[in-house]
Amino acid sequence: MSNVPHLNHARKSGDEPFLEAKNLRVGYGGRPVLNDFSVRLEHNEVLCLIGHNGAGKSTLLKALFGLIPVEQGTLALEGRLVAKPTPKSMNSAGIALVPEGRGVFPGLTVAEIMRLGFWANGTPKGEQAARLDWVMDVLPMIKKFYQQRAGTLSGGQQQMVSLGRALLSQPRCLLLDEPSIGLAPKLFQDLLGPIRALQKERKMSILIVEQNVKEALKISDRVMVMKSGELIKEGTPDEFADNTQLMELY
Ligand SMILES: Nc1ncnc2c1ncn2[C@@H]1O[C@H](COP(=O)(O)OP(=O)(O)OP(=O)(O)O)[C@@H](O)[C@H]1O
Repeated sequence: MSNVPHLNHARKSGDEPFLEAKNLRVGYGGRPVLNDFSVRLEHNEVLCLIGHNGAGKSTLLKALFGLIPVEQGTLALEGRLVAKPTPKSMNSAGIALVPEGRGVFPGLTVAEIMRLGFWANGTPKGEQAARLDWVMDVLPMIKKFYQQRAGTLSGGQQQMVSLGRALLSQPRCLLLDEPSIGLAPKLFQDLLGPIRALQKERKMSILIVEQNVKEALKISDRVMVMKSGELIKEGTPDEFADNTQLMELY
């Protein structure tokens, strides 16, 4: 396991990562949460980010998706610099964020939430039916409660809807913020299964922030640990399988 922030993967030269952030400075009201923070997400990789509450994990995901401004540093997608990331530009580039807390509107039916999703990501009308069919193939359980209001659904069902909405843009990269929150362990496993299957099939890149480390590690290729805005450890899931190792970090 490495204590330094960069794990040097054996990569072919010219083989750019899907996403690379270098020396990021990001914060709120002039106070940095991340300072000189660098991270790389490879093609066809699930990277799990763990760490204490308040370590800056959600802040990182939001910055990578353009929801909060990057004050310093660079962000590149497949080797190309992104001058000013915005949610719209990042979504067009193939990235989707599934925020913490699901973010579904309780008064809307699942069908309405999906229509809103199409509107938000600008999917042409002619493509919408095929995309919806595809999402239903990936997450078939959604069909069962498609006409129900989101507020009447269980936590796990709402999480499915949130993921389904993110998939409407057929992203190449998912940023998942604590998908296990409020879910029983079995429901979380039910959610992770389709995510990993989809990732493998489409060779997607996934950055998952998760407190349920045990389950998240099962679907991860690489693990990073954050503390107070800094990367303190990096390794493979096997290297973190030992619980005592994790306890030392927390
Ligand atoms: N909108 C905001 N305005 C001001 N400060 C914020 C805001 N959002 C987060 N912070 C602060 O930034 C720091 C990092 O928060 P962040 O949510 O990124 O941590 P986290 O690692 O995702 O934690 P958790 O596991 O609790 O979600 C915390 O000190 C938090 O209080």
